[in-house]
Amino acid sequence: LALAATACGSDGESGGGKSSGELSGTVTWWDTSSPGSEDKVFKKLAEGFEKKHPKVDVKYVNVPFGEAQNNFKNAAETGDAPDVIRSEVAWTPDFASLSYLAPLDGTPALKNQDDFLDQAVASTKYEGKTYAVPQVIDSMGIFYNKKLLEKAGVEAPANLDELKSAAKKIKEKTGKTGLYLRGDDPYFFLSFLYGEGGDLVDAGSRTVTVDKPEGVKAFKAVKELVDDGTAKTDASDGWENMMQSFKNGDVAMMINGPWAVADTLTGEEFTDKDNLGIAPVPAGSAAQGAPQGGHNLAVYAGSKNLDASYAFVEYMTSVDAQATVAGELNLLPTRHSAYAKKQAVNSEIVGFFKPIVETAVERPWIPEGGSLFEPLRVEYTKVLTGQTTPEKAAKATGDAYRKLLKDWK
Ligand SMILES: C[C@H]1O[C@H](O[C@H]2[C@H](O)[C@@H](O)[C@@H](O[C@H]3[C@H](O)[C@@H](O)[C@@H](O[C@H]4[C@H](O)[C@@H](O)[C@@H](O)O[C@@H]4CO)O[C@@H]3CO)O[C@@H]2CO)[C@H](O)[C@H](O)[C@@H]1N[C@H]1C[C@@H](CO)[C@H](O)[C@@H](O)[C@@H]1O
Repeated sequence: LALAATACGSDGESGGGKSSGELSGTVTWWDTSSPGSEDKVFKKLAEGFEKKHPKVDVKYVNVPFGEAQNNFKNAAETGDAPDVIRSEVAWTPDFASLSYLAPLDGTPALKNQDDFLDQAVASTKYEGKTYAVPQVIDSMGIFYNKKLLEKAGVEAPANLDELKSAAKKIKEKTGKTGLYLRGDDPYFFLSFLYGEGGDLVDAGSRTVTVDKPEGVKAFKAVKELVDDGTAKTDASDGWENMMQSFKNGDVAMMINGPWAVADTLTGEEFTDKDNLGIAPVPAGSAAQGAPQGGHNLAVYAGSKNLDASYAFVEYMTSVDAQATVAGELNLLPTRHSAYAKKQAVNSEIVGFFKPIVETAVERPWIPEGGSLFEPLRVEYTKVLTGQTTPEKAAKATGDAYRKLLKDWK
């Protein structure tokens, strides 16, 4: 151990050193998990890493999801980005294309690569190299308040017609609104777009597809849900309003993902957690499908403590870490082996979302992938608040995409 200690180099800052000696120094980690519900579990996991490597100090920083992408880019520009970042699936190709991430192939960060789900690995690859390690994968389902649906004598809706008729009965029998449809985040529009047989783009043929007839039909479908009273929505503060309305029983259903479960179960309607039901998102007129989301852990290319950062990423994405996160937060593992662990097996939510994730609609993991959401958000919100027509919204979004994606059709 003495030998290892000297081999670590004098300044603790640089940490690890090149030898196989004990890891040391600081690893700064920007975590974007939800404060007050998810962050506690991830922070505790990071403390477990410090116990295993007493000479490493993990500086845990919780960064709001909406700010982390730009904050990381700005910090990487000035050379003081965190050693490790929780990189959302669409941010990863973006950061990699800017050379902000350390390639991980052949490093200790990547253990048993073939244990990861193919869909989860897809967003970590860029130009043939691996730039992150999958931490959680997710998709969306329809959350429902069993008591309210029972009172109205309806089942979870399998398609938009059933959604509308269920909402009508719920309104008649309970006075509550059927669905909360988040209007300030277009990710919550995607399952309706897929339901009409549409998509934002087709990366294979480098074609913008959001302004094809299927896209117009999808904008019409969501507009109708709001206009006929099936759904309520807001142009801003959508997350808070959706979660509050569902947690206190003002709405009977919401479309959401596993990351919302921990917070949902703190709601007065779900003190008995069996009152929460989850079903596949309703089908549209042509298809049924939900988007793939999730988060990876990536190492900053300019990190001064690569060895400890690699080891930290490996630890935080290990089968045991993923089993803990599945058990405590009902989040979906990205390792096949984690689904066999008892914490995952005992999570009803994980069991429910697993087939949904396996059939989730793949997204294009291109650097511009994340940038498709801002122009879509502007038009989607305007459709839901009656400020534009479905036809105009589809066209405006398509035009914005063709400016963003040079020489795409
Ligand atoms: C607009 C944004 O569009 C896209 O984001 C998509 C995203 O790609 C989709 O996958 C989807 O993400 C799922 C997610 O997969 C799902 O897991 C969950 O995440 C949970 C966590 O689970 C939970 O732990 C906690 O963290 O909380 C998370 C959030 O709840 O839910 C997410 C959906 O919310 O939807 C995102 C869109 O929301 C871009 O990527 C940018 O983010 C962009 N924002 C930038 C825009 C810049 C200016 O243009 C501005 O200057 C910049 O500062 C802004 O950053």
